[in-house]
Amino acid sequence: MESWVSMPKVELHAHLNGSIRDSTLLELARGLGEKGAIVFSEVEQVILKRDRSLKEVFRLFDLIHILTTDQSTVTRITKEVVEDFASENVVYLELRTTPKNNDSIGMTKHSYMEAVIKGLRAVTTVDVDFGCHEMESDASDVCIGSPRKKIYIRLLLSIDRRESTASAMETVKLAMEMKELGVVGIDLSGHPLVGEWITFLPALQFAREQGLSITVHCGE
Ligand SMILES: CNc1ncnc2c1ncn2[C@@H]1O[C@H](COP(=O)(O)O)[C@@H](O)[C@H]1O
Repeated sequence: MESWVSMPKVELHAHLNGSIRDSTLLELARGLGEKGAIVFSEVEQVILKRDRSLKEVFRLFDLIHILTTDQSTVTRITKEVVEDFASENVVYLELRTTPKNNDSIGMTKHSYMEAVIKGLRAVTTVDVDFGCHEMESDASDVCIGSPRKKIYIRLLLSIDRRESTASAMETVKLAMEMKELGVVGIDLSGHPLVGEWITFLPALQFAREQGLSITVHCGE
């Protein structure tokens, strides 16, 4: 087991909101429970349950999004997720996440992604290279004579199968704007029984034309 942890690894399929520490989810749920927004004991059971069906997995994601979709929490979970992968010696991480609007707190897809980038910049346990040159410095590669650990991160923006054609297109345009910040592709994900492929075709075709890579979930 020890040798698996120390082995350098490449992680190509991590969903940001699917990679959060249980301890963080429970802390966030406890906070919302104290405000009376949720019943903590019910949510705790859902978070700690193992061996979930597909239906239960997507119910959990809806719950996680209630707990995490504000700017400061998105920044926090991004930082923690990167630090957790780095602690397992992941050296290259493709992190995918669905940019979200949340009118009630003034969150746009753009500000959601700004919060993600802020989380990448906030990582302290390892040097982060996300293709943003201002981050790179010769000095950061060496710390008191020994090389600092480094993790390379590239981002994929996900389109949820519940979205409309216009919303999917907005995500692709955002990915184009963020190419200099390590965004390399578009992911189509979400509940496999929801939506129609045709809804997303214009956005995926546009992404291809713009040189973005594409990955799609199907039939899991
Ligand atoms: C069975 N495997 C899967 N199949 C399809 N979509 C999945 C998935 N696992 C995760 N997601 C997608 O990722 C979102 C959570 O992360 P983000 O909010 O984007 O960071 C889920 O809501 C779902 O849309």
